[in-house]
Amino acid sequence: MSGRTTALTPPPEAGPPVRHPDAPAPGELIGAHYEYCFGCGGGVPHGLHVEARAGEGVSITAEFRVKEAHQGAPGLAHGGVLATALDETLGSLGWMLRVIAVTGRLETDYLLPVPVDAVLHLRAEVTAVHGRKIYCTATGRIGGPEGPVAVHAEALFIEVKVDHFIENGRPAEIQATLANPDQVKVARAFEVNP
Ligand SMILES: CCCCCCCCCC(=O)SCCNC(=O)CCNC(=O)[C@H](O)C(C)(C)COP(=O)(O)OP(=O)(O)OC[C@H]1O[C@@H](n2cnc3c(N)ncnc32)[C@H](O)[C@@H]1OP(=O)(O)O
Repeated sequence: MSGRTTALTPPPEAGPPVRHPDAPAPGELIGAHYEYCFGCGGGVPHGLHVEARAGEGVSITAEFRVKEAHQGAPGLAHGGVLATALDETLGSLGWMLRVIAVTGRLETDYLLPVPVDAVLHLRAEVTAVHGRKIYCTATGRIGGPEGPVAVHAEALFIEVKVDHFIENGRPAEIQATLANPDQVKVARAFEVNP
């Protein structure tokens, strides 16, 4: 790499990520954050159904099996679907910091084609935090957790409050979600990040 500076390069004053004391234990399965999330929700038949687990430090591991509905070229995963799998895994890092964050920027390198039926073994980690900005990377490997890297991403997530979703989401889905006290309780708890 050339050492070029982009929006994905943490500034010198950025700090190291700190695993929240209430983060899920390494290996613990992290359930879907929303049933109708295209990345992780069980209520989306053609969704990715990414299954994420807490990792060591401020990291996440996840698996995604490529299905027929995810093709771009014949028999191969669509690049946008692979970016979604990376994005979803990166989004789960909020559990380790106990903050809610959304993707601001996602830069993806495609290194190997990923066939239908392959399992993408994903790993994401936070590299630095600066204010609301969370710098992170993710890789997706095929053939096993130690297999060759097929996709790689550098990303910048931006911390937001629950109000981000309440103010911007479609009213029908927002009202249905707010009617679920468990969902609201979890989301609000993330806003307090001692
Ligand atoms: C309940 C849990 C939900 C979890 C969902 C996870 C799902 C998986 C992840 C996703 O797919 S999230 C969906 C895709 N992303 C979005 O829809 C985000 C759309 N963008 C926005 O809503 C706003 O642009 C955003 C909240 C990201 C930022 O707007 P703000 O007004 O809050 O922030 P602001 O513009 O003041 O920027 C704050 C800082 O971030 C920087 N920044 C913001 N957007 C950036 C960007 N795109 N690239 C680089 N830097 C960015 C900005 O320069 C600034 O840096 P400084 O503090 O140093 O000045």
